[in-house]
Formats: sequence, structure tokens, C-alpha cells
Amino acid sequence: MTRETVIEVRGLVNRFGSQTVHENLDLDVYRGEIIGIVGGSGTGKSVLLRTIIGLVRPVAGEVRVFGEDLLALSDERRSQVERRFGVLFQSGALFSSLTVAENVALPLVEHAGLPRVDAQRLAGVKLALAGLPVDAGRKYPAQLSGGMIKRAALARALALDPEILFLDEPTAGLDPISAAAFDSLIVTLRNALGLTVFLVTHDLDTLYSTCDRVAVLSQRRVLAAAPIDEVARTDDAWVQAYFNGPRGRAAARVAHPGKD
Ligand SMILES: Nc1ncnc2c1ncn2[C@@H]1O[C@H](COP(=O)(O)OP(=O)(O)OP(=O)(O)O)[C@@H](O)[C@H]1O
Repeated sequence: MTRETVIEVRGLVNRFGSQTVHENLDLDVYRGEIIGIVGGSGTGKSVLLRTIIGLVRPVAGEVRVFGEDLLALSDERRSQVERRFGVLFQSGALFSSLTVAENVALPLVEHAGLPRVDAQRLAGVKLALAGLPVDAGRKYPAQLSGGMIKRAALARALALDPEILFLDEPTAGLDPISAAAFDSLIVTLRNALGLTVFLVTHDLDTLYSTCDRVAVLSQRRVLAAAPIDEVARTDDAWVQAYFNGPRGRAAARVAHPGKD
């Protein structure tokens, strides 16, 4: 089976002052997969995400999304490509002065040019897709729980029917039950909508329960990108401590009951 590459990163170099975050980093992301990006704190997971979506201009290397180099495109062409992906940032990044439904409707008005009333109606559908009750749309972000804010931000990321969903630490700060519910929502949405999901996370349970492949950032590059059980066997101190430490073993046991 040939896999379609929707994100292609080659020879990526990112530096901030004298600090080199990425050096010659390569990564392919295939259509329809959920790929988890892991690595120690400060290894550049968020910077990688931000580079792929065109928010960080790398020092060197190539980044292509749907075959296009975002930074080389005209504003109009770039905004057409940007409509094909949705992003859920770590903070959720909702506008606090807008209701949840207005937050979700905003991209539909601004990017898709829908009349406000239609955008609001469609926002209700997106909120339902993200598993929120109808009345959540009328509330302000400050009136929602952490888990509901993540779902509202997810609804906004899904507003324009993206093909790729970027998620930066989506379960951080959620209680284990909400985190598990969010994980299964991501898998359901991927299966139902055929999304490609690029997921930055520290959450071992999320990795085991959602990801087709896991990419490990270490030594300023992608050290391994493969199904999780294969990655967990990589000969690297961080990988061993992470996947084969007590939490990693516990998450693996849940994923493979009966095996130890
Ligand atoms: N705009 C910036 N200016 C200067 N340094 C930056 C900038 N953005 C990121 N960095 C640095 O790049 C490194 C990687 O940051 P990044 O946020 O990608 O790490 P991360 O792997 O996502 O970490 P964590 O798991 O802790 O969230 C960090 O040392 C950070 O301080």
C-alpha cells in the first residue's frame, strides 16, 4: 500500500540565539494516521508544530504541507492551504469575550465568508461533533470546565472541515477520565472524518490508546518514528526511561493486557 505523505519535513534546522533546537530533522506524516510527537521537555515539539504550520521560519530545511511550502506562498494561496488544517493550541486560545458558539463561528465568518446566522448554526453542529451539550454554545469560556474548553477549542479547530488536525498537549491539565474521553473522541473523529492527526503529548495513555505511530524527538532530530512498541525498543536513554519506566510500563500493560 502506498501511503500519501501530507507533511514532509527535510533537513530542518531551528535555532534561537546560540541554542540549536533542531538539526537536520526529517519527518513524514501520512494521510489518515494519528502520529504522536514525544520527547523530553524543551526538545522542540511545539517548535516543530509551529514550524510546520508556518508560524516559525526555520534557519534551514524544507517543510511541505500538502506538497506546498507555506512560507513561499502568496498570502491568498497560503490562506487556502491554512484552511485545510485546524490547530488546537495548548491553552485552548479561545476569545474570552465571545461565547463558545461565537468562538467556533468566527473562522466560518472570517475564512469561509458565511453569514453570521449560518455560521452560528454550523457552530452548533461542530460543538456537538466535539461532544459538547447544546447549551455550552451560549456560555463564555470562563464558565466551562477544562475538559469542556478543550472540546470547544477542538470544535473551533474543526470549523473549516480540516484534513489535518494539530493538537498541542490536548490532555494536559485534564483529569484522567476527561483525558481518556478526549482520547477516544480523537480516534472517533479520525475514523469518521478521515483526519490526519499530529499530536504533541507527554501523555503515555494517549500515545498507547490513540497513535498509529510515535515520533521521538531527541538529540535535535527525530530519533525514531514507528508504531509505539517498536519505538519503545529504541536504544536511547530518554526512550528507555520514558517507555520502560513505571508509568510507561503501566500504560503498556493497559494497552496489552496479559503481557508483561
Ligand atoms: N520564540 C522563541 N524564542 C527563543 N527560544 C524559543 C522560542 N520558542 C521556543 N524556544 C526554545 O526552544 C526550545 C524548544 O521549545 P518547545 O516549546 O518546542 O519545547 P517542547 O519540546 O514543546 O517542550 P515542553 O515539552 O516542555 O512543552 C526551548 O528551549 C524553548 O525555550
